[in-house]
Amino acid sequence: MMHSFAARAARAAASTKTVRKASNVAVLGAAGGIGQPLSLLLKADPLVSGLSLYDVVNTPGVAADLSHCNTPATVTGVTGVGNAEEALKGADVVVIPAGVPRKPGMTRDDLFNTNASIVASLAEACAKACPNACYLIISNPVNSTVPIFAETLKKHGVYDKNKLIGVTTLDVVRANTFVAENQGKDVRDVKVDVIGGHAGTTIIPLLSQVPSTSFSDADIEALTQRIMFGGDEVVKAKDGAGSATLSMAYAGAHFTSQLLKALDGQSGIQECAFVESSVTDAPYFSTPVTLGPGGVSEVHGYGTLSAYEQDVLDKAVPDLIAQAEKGIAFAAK
Ligand SMILES: NC(=O)C1=CN([C@@H]2O[C@H](COP(=O)(O)OP(=O)(O)OC[C@H]3O[C@@H](n4cnc5c(N)ncnc54)[C@H](O)[C@@H]3O)[C@@H](O)[C@H]2O)C=CC1
Ligand SMILES: O=C([O-])CC(=O)C(=O)O
Repeated sequence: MMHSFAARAARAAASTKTVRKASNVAVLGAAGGIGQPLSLLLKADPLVSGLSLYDVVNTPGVAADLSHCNTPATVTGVTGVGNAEEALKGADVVVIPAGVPRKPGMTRDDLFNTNASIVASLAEACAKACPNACYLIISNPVNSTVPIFAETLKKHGVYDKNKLIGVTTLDVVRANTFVAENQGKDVRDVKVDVIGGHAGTTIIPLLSQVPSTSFSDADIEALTQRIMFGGDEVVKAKDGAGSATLSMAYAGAHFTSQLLKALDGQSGIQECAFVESSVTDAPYFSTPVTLGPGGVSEVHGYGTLSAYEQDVLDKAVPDLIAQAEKGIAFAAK
């Protein structure tokens, strides 16, 4: 039996003790390695009233399974190639981990040929079914898939730069973890800003700005390299079985939850995110952004950099420009 997002949301809102703005979240790629644990975490989020799952395979089983969790969010599942629009109607936020992951020896850019068309087709469906939603892009290569998504929305006349976000939260999650280990701190007290993009040397942790820390030059070099190539560490350990899924689900659920709080009216919520930006010459760039009722409400700069960070940034910007241009050229075809 089909239920509209609105009817389900009203039921869920009525059944919660504190009435809040109903938020419908759709996950595209919901049956995948990231999609399943991400959907589980979203099912447990009190700000999610409707959870709509879409994948080209296996969605009914994931939806049935999750729907038994006794949390207020109602769950529906849609499966099959070309059926995304059905899952997207009424969505306020769409989280997108659809696409193939890396195997050892591959760069994220090696995923471009497969994932570019998946992302373009999903952007097309979003433009038609939920043109006012916020879109959170996880599919790699993020440095190119975000521009592809933007260009596709532009073709349909529904692009809003404040509502399209590349999720780089996993870089922050890793940076917090590795810095806490290095400094012998409680990880809950560590907050590292990571700017740039989401691929290798475009990932730039701002270690010089982390309060109450002291790093040797060797520490800075080693930590920066580990944060830049944290994804490769997981790809290698999984040995052909894919890339980070659980930590990405954790990071994606954290970012989605922060966005939902901002959409619900909470102020002062800031996260690093890969968005349209004029902070550097790159058209899309990750810096801290403030989230508000309309998505991104302010894109912040990156403050004062160390000479080391400035050097890394100077090298990353041309790569970010090229990777964005590659996405834009693909979408123009
Ligand atoms: N932004 C980030 O920090 C991170 C991004 N990723 C990326 O996330 C993506 C997904 O990774 P995994 O979940 O591990 O892969 P996976 O292969 O386990 O799952 C991907 C899912 O997408 C589905 N899918 C494929 N085409 C689709 C379409 N047209 N519509 C809807 N669903 C479709 C597949 O059926 C599959 O269930 C990869 O591109 C990976 O590189 C992974 C980790 C971190
Ligand atoms: O490394 C990969 O391919 C997946 C990813 O983006 C990450 O783990 O940061």
